[in-house]
Amino acid sequence: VPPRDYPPGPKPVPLLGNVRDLTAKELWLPAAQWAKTYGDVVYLNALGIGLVFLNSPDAASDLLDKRGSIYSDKPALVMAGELCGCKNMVAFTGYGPQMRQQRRLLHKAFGVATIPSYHPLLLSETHTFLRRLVVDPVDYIKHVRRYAGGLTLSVTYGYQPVSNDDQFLELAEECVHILSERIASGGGIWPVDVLPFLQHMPLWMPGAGFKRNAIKWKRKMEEFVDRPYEYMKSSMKSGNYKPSFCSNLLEDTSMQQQEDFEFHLKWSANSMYSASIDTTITVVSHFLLAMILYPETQRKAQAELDSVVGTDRLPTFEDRSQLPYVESIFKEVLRWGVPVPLNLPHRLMEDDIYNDMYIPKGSLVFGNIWAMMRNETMYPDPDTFNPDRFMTKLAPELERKRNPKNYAFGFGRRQCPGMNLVDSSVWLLIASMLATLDVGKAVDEHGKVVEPEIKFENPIFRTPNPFKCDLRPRNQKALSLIKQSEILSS
Ligand code: HEM
Repeated sequence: VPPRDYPPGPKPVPLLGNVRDLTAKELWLPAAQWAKTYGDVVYLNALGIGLVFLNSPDAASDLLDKRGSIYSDKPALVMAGELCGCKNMVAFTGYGPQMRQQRRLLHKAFGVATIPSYHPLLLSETHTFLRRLVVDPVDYIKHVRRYAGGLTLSVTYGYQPVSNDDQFLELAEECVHILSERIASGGGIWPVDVLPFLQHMPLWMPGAGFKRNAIKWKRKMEEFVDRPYEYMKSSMKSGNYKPSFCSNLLEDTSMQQQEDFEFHLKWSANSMYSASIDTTITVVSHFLLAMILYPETQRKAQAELDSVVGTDRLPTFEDRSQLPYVESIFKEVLRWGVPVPLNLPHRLMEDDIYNDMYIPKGSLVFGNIWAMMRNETMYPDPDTFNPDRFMTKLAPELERKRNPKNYAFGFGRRQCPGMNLVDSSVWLLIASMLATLDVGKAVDEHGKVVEPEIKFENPIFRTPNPFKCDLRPRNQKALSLIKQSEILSS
């Protein structure tokens, strides 16, 4: 076999490789530039670890989908996985029986067929969210967080938070923060991941701060896994409980036979929580931003809702098929916002050859969703938020290829197990907000319009920092619909 070259990419320097190329806060921006310069597959290395960026839907599908049996592993991270105890969370588990069992449980809960059973809950959580929002619209992120957290606690454990400072919401909040801002900051790679012997440093040694932190964080993570689960079990014992992901599976006797069933159940349940908060906040923030910056799309969607749903009731799932413009807004929010721009890395388990290029075993492979969603041929004028781009009917194959929902949730055997739920929950949230609220730029105390300040600081999610906006009921009638929804959902 003739020797193959690595895929092209920016020139590395000795020893460090491309470490300096990888320090950008919004790494997807330089990664999109590399895609333009070097093509569909780009290769870099950081301290000897290969990093592969797949920049087109075809490359991502050829490798992450079609060769899923070798492209679905996760890096074994010493810090996040071992020391902080996250190795049993679904997003961190290596490719093997544990991952398959946990994903099977998640699929049972969130497969397409089960989603309608969540519709009543989605309606009542969405209406509750609207009621909180109209009372206190300034701190809207707080309400989105409470909505996403409350929905997940409800679906997973049958637990209904009692207030914004609810014990489980607060615990979850703290843990999600530790996970995304501390443990996974910098891509989740710590010196101890590159030099594993560091884990044997004694705790008292200078430089062992990471170990002392890890002990603290691990304790919190375990509390986060155990406490809501114990709550759910004791309420099942008392007979007074709401059916949930956990209770349904615990009552399913065929499940009990599986090895370590409760262990996997507990960790899969927890994985949903960590995975749903930042992502939901990101998507809703991009929706609000788009509505502020493109008011004409908002008016157009409101006109569609008024003519299909009318103004005497709130939208429901039965209306969905008749609301193509709202649907296009949802797609465009996922495309324009790109909530997880570089996907989560998959680890390649064997040496591989693709289009005559050599990709070494152990490489971390990134689906470059950002580059795909900003592709000028597929989406002309890609930086502009333009739902109309999805309004023309295309042949089914092209339709599927252009649909951002097929990319925003990742690829292959690791694709987001929550995507069917999100497809319903976020759609309803968007439709309900459009039907009842006007979203606009904030106005300061001198009557001056405040332009939203848009900054991205999270290395994994493209979450805009909270920006000011003006959220208010469209009119008196919309306000009374929101208020009356309490009676309907109770
Ligand atoms: C709100 C929008 C959401 C977006 C945009 C999103 C996106 C993603 C992406 C891009 C991945 C990585 C897929 C890959 O590695 O190829 C992922 C993984 C995951 N998501 Fe989501 N997600 C969302 C919400 C949710 C929700 C609500 C849940 C749970 C109910 C969830 C559960 C998970 C889990 C458990 C994983 C890890 C899967 C694995 O590694 O096998 N996500 N998500």
